[in-house]
Amino acid sequence: MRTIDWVDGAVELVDQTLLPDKCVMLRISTVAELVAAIKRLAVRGAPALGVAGALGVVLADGDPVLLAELRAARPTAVNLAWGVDQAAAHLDEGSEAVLAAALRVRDDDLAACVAMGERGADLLEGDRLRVMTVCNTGGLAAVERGTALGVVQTLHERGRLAEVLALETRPLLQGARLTTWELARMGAPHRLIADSAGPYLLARGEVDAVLIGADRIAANGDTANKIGSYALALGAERAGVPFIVVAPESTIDANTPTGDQIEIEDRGADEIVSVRGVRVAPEGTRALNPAFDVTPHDLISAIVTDRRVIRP
Ligand SMILES: CSC[C@@H](O)[C@@H](O)C(=O)COP(=O)(O)O
Repeated sequence: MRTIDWVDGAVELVDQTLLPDKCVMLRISTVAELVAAIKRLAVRGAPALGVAGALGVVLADGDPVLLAELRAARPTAVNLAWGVDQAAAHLDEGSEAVLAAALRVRDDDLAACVAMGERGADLLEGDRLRVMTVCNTGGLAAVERGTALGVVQTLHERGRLAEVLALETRPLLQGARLTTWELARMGAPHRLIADSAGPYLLARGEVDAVLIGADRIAANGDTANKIGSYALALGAERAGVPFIVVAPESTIDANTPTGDQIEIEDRGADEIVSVRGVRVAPEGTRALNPAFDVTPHDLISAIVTDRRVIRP
């Protein structure tokens, strides 16, 4: 199954807000619908956002206002703006060339995820690996196969995966809802943990490697990823466990010198005071909701891309 694709003149994507209860495909034929889907996280994850951005240019039909709205739909994952730019660079050549460029972004993601999976699995030592991960970095965050979870999938296919400990990933529960769903479909052993249990389980010696994705990697290696990644990096450093970022080259942003310049999306109070639409805090409670954090490069053991291994 492809998470996002171009089918008969429109964008088709899995509505991830409905998983794991229902797997529903959305058919999207306007930029306004696509921007709304991106903002409510029906489509999410940096590589999938890159493909959404590129395919959205086909829907925008050269309208600069629509292109700007699409580019800015979410600020942290550089892949969204990158994907828009990849397709928009061909606007002068006509709609066929724009579509071809957008489909190349999709196809490159398919190949990049296979390459990252193999490179990441080759890098890790050990036969029965216990891996910790946060958010969802699987096929749902890309086109077909994921980044950090793509490495997990390759390890599993090679018979080298003992277990995945998946953080539930409040507030929107991408780990609890999406990563568990994908691991179950893979037949990979896994247990779900509360976000706050991550650093303690690292300290208790229950993890051989932390594998995470990235939304933007600054030129110096500082990495923005789902909120909670930094706590895992600190815990991994203290426990002497490798902390590995897995992301395509398109997530590296040479125009952002360090993590300090990465814009971190704040998604507002509602997602914190409620869980899946049920209020859990007293009415009127104020909240703070940074969707991502930045892990400084010196806490990162390696960055695995589709082309290389970087040791920041
Ligand atoms: C391969 S996905 C890499 C990142 O995009 C992922 O770890 C993440 O933080 C996704 O956040 P989300 O808010 O669900 O889009």
